[in-house]
Amino acid sequence: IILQRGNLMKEKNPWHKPVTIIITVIGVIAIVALVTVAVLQNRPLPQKYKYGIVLDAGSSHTALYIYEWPAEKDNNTGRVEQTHSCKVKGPGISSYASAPLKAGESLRACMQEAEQRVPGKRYHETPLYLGATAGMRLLNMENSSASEKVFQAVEEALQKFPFSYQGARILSGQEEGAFGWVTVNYLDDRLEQGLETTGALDLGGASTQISFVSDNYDGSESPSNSVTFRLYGNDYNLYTHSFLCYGKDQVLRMALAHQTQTGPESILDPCFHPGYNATKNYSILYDSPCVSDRKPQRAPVNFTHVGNGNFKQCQNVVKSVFNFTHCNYTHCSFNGIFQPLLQGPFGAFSAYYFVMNFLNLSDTSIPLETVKEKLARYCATPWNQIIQQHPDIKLKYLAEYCFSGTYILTLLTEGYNFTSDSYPNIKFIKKIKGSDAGWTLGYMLNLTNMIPAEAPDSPPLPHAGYVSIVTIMALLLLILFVVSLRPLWPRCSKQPQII
Ligand SMILES: Nc1ccn([C@@H]2O[C@H](COP(=O)(O)OP(=O)(O)O)[C@@H](O)[C@H]2O)c(=O)n1
Ligand SMILES: [Ca+2]
Repeated sequence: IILQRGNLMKEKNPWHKPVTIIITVIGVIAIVALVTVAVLQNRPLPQKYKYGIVLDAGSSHTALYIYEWPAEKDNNTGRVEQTHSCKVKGPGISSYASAPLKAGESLRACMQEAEQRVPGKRYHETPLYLGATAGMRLLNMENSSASEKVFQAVEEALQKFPFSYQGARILSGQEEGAFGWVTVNYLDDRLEQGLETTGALDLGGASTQISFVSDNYDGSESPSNSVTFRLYGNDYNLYTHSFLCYGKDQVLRMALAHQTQTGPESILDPCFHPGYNATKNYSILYDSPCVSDRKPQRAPVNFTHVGNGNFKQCQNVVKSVFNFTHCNYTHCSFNGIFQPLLQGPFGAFSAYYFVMNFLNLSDTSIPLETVKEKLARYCATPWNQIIQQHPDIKLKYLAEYCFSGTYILTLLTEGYNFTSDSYPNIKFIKKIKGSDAGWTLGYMLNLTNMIPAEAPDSPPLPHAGYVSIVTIMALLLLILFVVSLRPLWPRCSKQPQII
């Protein structure tokens, strides 16, 4: 017998009922609309940027940095990034003491570059700062009216540009050290996340800075070395010290002065390569407050500077510029300056990086003893061979790397007390995530109040999380909706059954 269920097959399909169709269409539209709104509403708007400009007037040269950050986040955690840098041609502004107007003129080319890099409609709200460091500190000590004239000339030149000029001033050594530390830790995202911080080692031409947080330093011992910050809801008690005259160019003068103290017309210098031979002027050598008191009584006009390339002897010469005889604190670095026990990782930038990178010694996983051996071999290399190997480097700079490398290792180990064990904690760095390590970014962040003292309130979910959850919920609703219409589903039509 063949039974047919033709009557059922002929029943009208409930999905074709107008009400069901309308409900389904509305449901689908509602869900699509929900997801679209969630995605669009929370999508970051097309970025508008704000800008800030900082001029770093160092002892050896001036550099201009342009920073950029999303406009709607300037008092928040939005990343501030360096978008451009420009190296001013010529020496540092302190070298223009006898022709101050030229100090202003020298900045023009980089300022014109800045005009091209910053969109015109942002000019008037773009702060422009100039900070001078140890070169101007020394000039100010030596001849304060000359330093004022240099600042006047620089101000006049900068005010001619359409930016929002915020002033030119000399940073204190403490500020220079502390802002370098802020820069390094800001760029590493350590402040916002409250992570262990990185110490900062900055080596300039005329001063050097060391800044770090140490558990056994609360600022009570030697309060002048203490800087406290409250950043993103965390308190930091920073140890910082700036050694004026201990930048590599001034130490070279001090080392030469030490060797020429008895006034010989020729000195044999272990920090210069064998075969190096140059005639230098005594008065230029002593033309700095770092060495002026050491000038020999009856110095000849010139002296002959001859190299013999001996690392061990060079270390002894360099050590002679440090004073280790007195310490009125629990621990000292040198010259009777307090320093708590070293702690944590360190980033070493500016001349630390330039010198160690040139010498191929910036990898601190190489044991300290090996680094010293390599440097000793480099120092002992004859001068003419060095020149041949580096035909494109100015001789003045090329001649000084043996000295500078020796100074860096001596400063780190004898001066700051890094050991073979703690040496690998140092990283020689130039940039972090595209921004130069140095005091300028920290200085601008501070002056524009861009690092909040308290952690900002943030939505409980990040954007991606929010969109995902809304999408998943919408899909679940869709499934629920379809399942809820189950009674209306067409029943499966079956093949005729044979009984
Ligand atoms: N490419 C470069 C740039 C700078 N430097 C050195 O880095 C140091 C920068 O010092 P600076 O001009 O910032 O001086 P300070 O005012 O910080 O003491 C100078 O000794 C320069 O000669 C270098 O060795 N290689
Ligand atoms: Ca510097």
